[in-house]
Amino acid sequence: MTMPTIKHVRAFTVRGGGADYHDQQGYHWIDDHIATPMARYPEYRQSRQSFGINVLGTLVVEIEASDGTVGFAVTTAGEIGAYIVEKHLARFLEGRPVTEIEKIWDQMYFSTQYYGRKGVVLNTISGVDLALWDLLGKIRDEPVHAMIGGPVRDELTFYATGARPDLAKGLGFVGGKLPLHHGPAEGVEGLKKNLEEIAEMRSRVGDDFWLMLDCWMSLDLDYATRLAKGAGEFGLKWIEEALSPDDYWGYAALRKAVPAGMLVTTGEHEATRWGFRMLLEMGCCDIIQPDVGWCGGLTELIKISALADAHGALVVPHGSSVYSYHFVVTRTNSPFAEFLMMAPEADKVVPMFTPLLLDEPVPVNGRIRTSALDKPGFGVRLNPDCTLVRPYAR
Ligand SMILES: C[C@H](O)[C@H](O)CC(=O)C(=O)O
Ligand SMILES: [Mg+2]
Repeated sequence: MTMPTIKHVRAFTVRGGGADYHDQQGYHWIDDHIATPMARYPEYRQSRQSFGINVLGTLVVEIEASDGTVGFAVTTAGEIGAYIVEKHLARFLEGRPVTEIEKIWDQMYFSTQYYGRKGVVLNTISGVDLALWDLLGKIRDEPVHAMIGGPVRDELTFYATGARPDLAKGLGFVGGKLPLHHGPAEGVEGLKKNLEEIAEMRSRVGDDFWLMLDCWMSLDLDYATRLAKGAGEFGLKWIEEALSPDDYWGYAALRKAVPAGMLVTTGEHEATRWGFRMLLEMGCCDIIQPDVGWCGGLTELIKISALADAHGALVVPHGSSVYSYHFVVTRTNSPFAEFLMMAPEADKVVPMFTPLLLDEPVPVNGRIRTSALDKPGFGVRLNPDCTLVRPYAR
């Protein structure tokens, strides 16, 4: 079979949910007084949108092959990402065989290294990489999971992230991850309120349901240690992203300080094999949580995951919807997956990247059958009702 070449790369932006799931309007639990590093400033404490958590918006990368097939992917990178794709990265794709995924990744990473390495540039590279995998899957008429080794299980099992683990239990999830609401600047009062919320949730969900806490980079080592020790009696399964992603030393110390049986997790704001090598070699955490749309894409996640496996660490990707599902189903060291509750009250299951994707599978009774992923590429379509803008059309 002669493989088509890449004819054209296009980058679009779109507002309102999608891959930038913090870009919500109206009341939403995800923007209701959640502890953040900016919560030290009272004026930015109540809403994350107030300090700009949703400024980027969603980037859609579309890649068209010479046979007319179109692959696409979405990530959080908005207009900056669109600029990088059209003005910089497209040159490494157009005219190349659609199979050159590894070489294209290498060229995207090293050509942007002087201004990239992490953050929005890696989100953007991830988006291009995922769009390439989607394109190749469509050309080969295979799901992405089949191209990276094939499934190791018949179904995916999910925990839910949201304000209502008690409702998530009723919906069939294996666990619930609460956002932390009060940061160190809210003092002992805030710490008490945090512990009361965990205690209350534990009493609602019973002893056996997994309960986790997401701290979204908001704490210092002292506060995180006191919180973890206080939460020990409520059987917290893990404490997530307690510290700044740059504080590898703090994470290593926290891991030694938490009560026996409590896991330390982090990595959703980390990128590339080199970033995760720091986390793994410094003994920062028990579970790494790369976001497939931010860590460098699927091509990089495969390397990160192999490294984690050799260190005896689990890989439970952050969010990332179908991009995570196609990966998790192929790896024994990714035994379960995250589902972010995007309903404003966290009371029902809606697709994670709603409203942008069509055919996005959702957990039913906390599970997705592997057979639901058996469609070419990542198996999703763009919703034509969402308005795409192409700011840097060539
Ligand atoms: C709930 C968290 O603050 C954040 O919005 C999502 C996240 O970190 C996670 O799903 O993990
Ligand atoms: Mg998190």
